[in-house]
Amino acid sequence: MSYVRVVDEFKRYQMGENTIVANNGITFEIEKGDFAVILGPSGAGKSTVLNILGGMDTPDEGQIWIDGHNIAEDTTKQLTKYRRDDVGFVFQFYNLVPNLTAKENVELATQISPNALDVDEVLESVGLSHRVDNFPAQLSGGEQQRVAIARALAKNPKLLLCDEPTGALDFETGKSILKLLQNTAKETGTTVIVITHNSAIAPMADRVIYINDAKVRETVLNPRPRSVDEIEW
Ligand SMILES: Nc1ncnc2c1ncn2[C@@H]1O[C@H](COP(=O)(O)OP(=O)(O)OP(=O)(O)O)[C@@H](O)[C@H]1O
Repeated sequence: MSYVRVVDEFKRYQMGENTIVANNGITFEIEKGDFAVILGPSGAGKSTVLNILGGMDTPDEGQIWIDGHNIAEDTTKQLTKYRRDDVGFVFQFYNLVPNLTAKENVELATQISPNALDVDEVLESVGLSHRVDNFPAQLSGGEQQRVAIARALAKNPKLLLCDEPTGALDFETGKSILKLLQNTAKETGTTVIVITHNSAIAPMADRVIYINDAKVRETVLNPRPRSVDEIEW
């Protein structure tokens, strides 16, 4: 069985008398260590999928298998543990704690995690050993995103979930962040899932899941993903 397997997942939101079907029978699989991209236009249902994969939301129907366990059947308490122990999140706007240094931001995550990695080593792996004592406001956008990635990775998560991680960055900085995410999957075997509307990112992924209008339209496997250096947008 694949490491991540979403089977016939539905999510509906009630807005007054209207029902919005955000995910309409979503099915896909992702292998361990994949750098996977979920691609689709605004409103397609990508964030809903990511929130469900991350245990921040629950599906109305369907199965969400992560490493052999169906989290759709988890209790609230089990989901809290899953979010804390097994999932690293990276957001578009970094979401760092402003009055903590880079290192302290990462330490904060490791304090709640039973599988935590060495904080200095993780900061070094994202290229930030020289900036550990700086506060977020003293760092560039790309550096702040590296801290956010280090914070997520320091938990040694099963899944690294990234919501438009380059959305607030310029082209070159965005590419360096994607390269870091691609290398992370390749070198550490962490399963990395990025959601984006930027189709230029597709060729660098092992697997691309195209979502439109609440459904998976296509899944494409890249036997030879392109290096981030070769990508232009
Ligand atoms: N909490 C909510 N309550 C009501 N409707 C919601 C909620 N969350 C999402 N939706 C609706 O579900 C649909 C899918 O939204 P979702 O955020 O998953 O799309 P998306 O592909 O991530 O879009 P974007 O790229 O703009 O973030 C949209 O029509 C959205 O308005």
